[in-house]
Amino acid sequence: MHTTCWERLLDSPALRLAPGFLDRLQADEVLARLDGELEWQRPRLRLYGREHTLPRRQVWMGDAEARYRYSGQDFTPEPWHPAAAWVRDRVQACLAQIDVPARFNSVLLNRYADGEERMGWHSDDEPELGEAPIIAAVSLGAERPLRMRWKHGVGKPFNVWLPHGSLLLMGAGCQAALQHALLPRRLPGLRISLTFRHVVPR
Ligand SMILES: O=C(O)CCC(=O)C(=O)O
Ligand SMILES: [Fe+2]
Repeated sequence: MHTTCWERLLDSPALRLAPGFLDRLQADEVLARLDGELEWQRPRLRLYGREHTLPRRQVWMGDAEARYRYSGQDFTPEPWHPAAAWVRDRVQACLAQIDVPARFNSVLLNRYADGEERMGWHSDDEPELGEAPIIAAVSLGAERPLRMRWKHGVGKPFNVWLPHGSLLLMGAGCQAALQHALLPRRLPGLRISLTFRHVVPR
């Protein structure tokens, strides 16, 4: 079986990057299918009493019971697209090889048309995700940095550059210790990310 190479970015909490998770052809094909075949949404959100338009597009997908609250709104997942389900199975098999027995029942797909589109600072620590969630993020298209900063203490912020076809593992404890953001940058090109999660059914 194909063995994936991992870079250890942090040991505690575990933050790992597999730059060559998908090869070029696989990554190109999944990017094209997800871009062309999903109904990308740009929801309006109320934050601090003001209406905002999401500065990216997204699709929430998963098993029917994986309902989720995000930024004050309830989302019922779309059924699995075959390309997303294929990536999910690959991610789970790849994590099993490094003894991370994750099962993901949902994925948030984010579509950034160019470097202006973004995601602000947050941790994926909603109660629906349980105590110490494991999040696996697959990146397709334009390579951009995920900015990370520590919530406590004096550790410096840092960038994790996410190449086309890469897999980032944010292991148990990452969401409690760190926030992350995809900040705007003068970089051209479409990028799609898939952040796999396990939602504890209500
Ligand atoms: O696009 C990315 O790589 C970040 C996405 C993210 O943080 C999320 O979906 O929670
Ligand atoms: Fe996130």
